[in-house]
Amino acid sequence: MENQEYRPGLEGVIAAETRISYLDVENEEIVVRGYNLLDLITQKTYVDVLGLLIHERLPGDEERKELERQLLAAEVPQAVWEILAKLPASMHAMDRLRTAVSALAGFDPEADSPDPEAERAKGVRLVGQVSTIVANLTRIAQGGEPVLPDPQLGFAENFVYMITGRRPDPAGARAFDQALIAYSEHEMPNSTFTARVIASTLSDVYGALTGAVASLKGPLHGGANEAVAHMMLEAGDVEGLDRLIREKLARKERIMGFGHRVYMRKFDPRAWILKQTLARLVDERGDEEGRRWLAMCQRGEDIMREEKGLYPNLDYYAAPIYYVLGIPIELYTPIFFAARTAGLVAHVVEQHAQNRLYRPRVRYLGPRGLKA
Ligand SMILES: CC(=O)SCCNC(=O)CCNC(=O)[C@H](O)C(C)(C)COP(=O)(O)OP(=O)(O)OC[C@H]1O[C@@H](n2cnc3c(N)ncnc32)[C@H](O)[C@@H]1OP(=O)(O)O
Ligand SMILES: O=C([O-])CC(=O)C(=O)O
Repeated sequence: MENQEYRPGLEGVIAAETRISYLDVENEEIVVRGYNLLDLITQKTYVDVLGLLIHERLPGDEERKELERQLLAAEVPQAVWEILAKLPASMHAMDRLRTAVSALAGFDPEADSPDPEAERAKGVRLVGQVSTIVANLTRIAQGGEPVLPDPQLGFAENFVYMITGRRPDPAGARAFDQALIAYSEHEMPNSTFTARVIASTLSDVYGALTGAVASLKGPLHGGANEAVAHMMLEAGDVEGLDRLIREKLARKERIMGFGHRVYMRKFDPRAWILKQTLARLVDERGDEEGRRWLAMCQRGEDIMREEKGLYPNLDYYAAPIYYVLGIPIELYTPIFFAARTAGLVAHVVEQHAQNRLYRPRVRYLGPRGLKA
């Protein structure tokens, strides 16, 4: 054991064999079940990608309609709304979401079924339920009644409708859909690793996902998208952001939305594509506030490249899209989780199908031989 190499943060360590996704950094490709994620973002819908992740192939037209029907029909039990309504409004939105995901298990008679088909069905249902819960988190905390999906609308359109109470324009719905796809799956981030570690004890999908919510809340992971929005609001304009970032760097603080364990000194391809989505959205809408945010993002990007050699990650360009769509900032990270639910379920199913318990070892640095 003593001679084995220890890699802090398990950097570069291969922790699983998978057929779900792979970051091919050299060729700037995010492979998802054989497809390039960027092609899926530009050419497919989130519902297609959900089918690809959970059922392992892109759905045909009828299959896509059926999947969308299942998503919109996935009801959130009344008791879960009541639990959410009783939680303190001061509780972080991701903590409220974590409680709701955990509670959902109690209303699923098949929660513990290890059958892969039952797990896939649970997965689709969970994406529908989690989206409806996420969209209503702020409303419920403010004492309101949930807005439920409208069967006349598509999945992404519905998600924005449930959040804002208004049907989005086609450009807004498409931008939101693209961000959902961008967030849907990303190989072995901390949250996916967490879910697989939990699943490897043959624990259930709800438990694995509850752990993943907790992981994703952290500002070094999913929590960065809301931190980006707060930084932009604090800065106010391009000059303000310039000052703020330079001050933060002088204090050796991290700038949220930059850097990545795997891409580190390269542009996250998803950020690059969402930057274009944002620019198109702002142009199509003639949105002046959006244009100001885009200009701030560009200045931040330039400073970070010049001063630190660091590039934006997905969270940096998802945040301004959500802001332009009028989404409350506390929902940015929960939306990340809703989108990632599809990828997480795929990983839990795969882990259960080829399971070996995760149980690594340590390099012990403490004392020995003390007398009790
Ligand atoms: C969708 C996602 O979840 S993507 C990740 C979202 N998270 C963020 O945006 C948070 C900000 N980014 C970070 O904190 C980091 O880049 C992480 C956590 C994502 C990756 O970190 P690690 O792989 O552990 O890299 P590590 O923390 O060792 O950083 C390497 C160097 O880059 C610097 N660095 C990395 N990211 C940043 C940043 N955002 N701002 C300033 N400096 C940074 C570190 O200070 C360190 O510098 P040093 O070598 O001079 O000490
Ligand atoms: O891959 C990571 O470490 C984090 C990330 O970008 C994601 O989960 O989308």
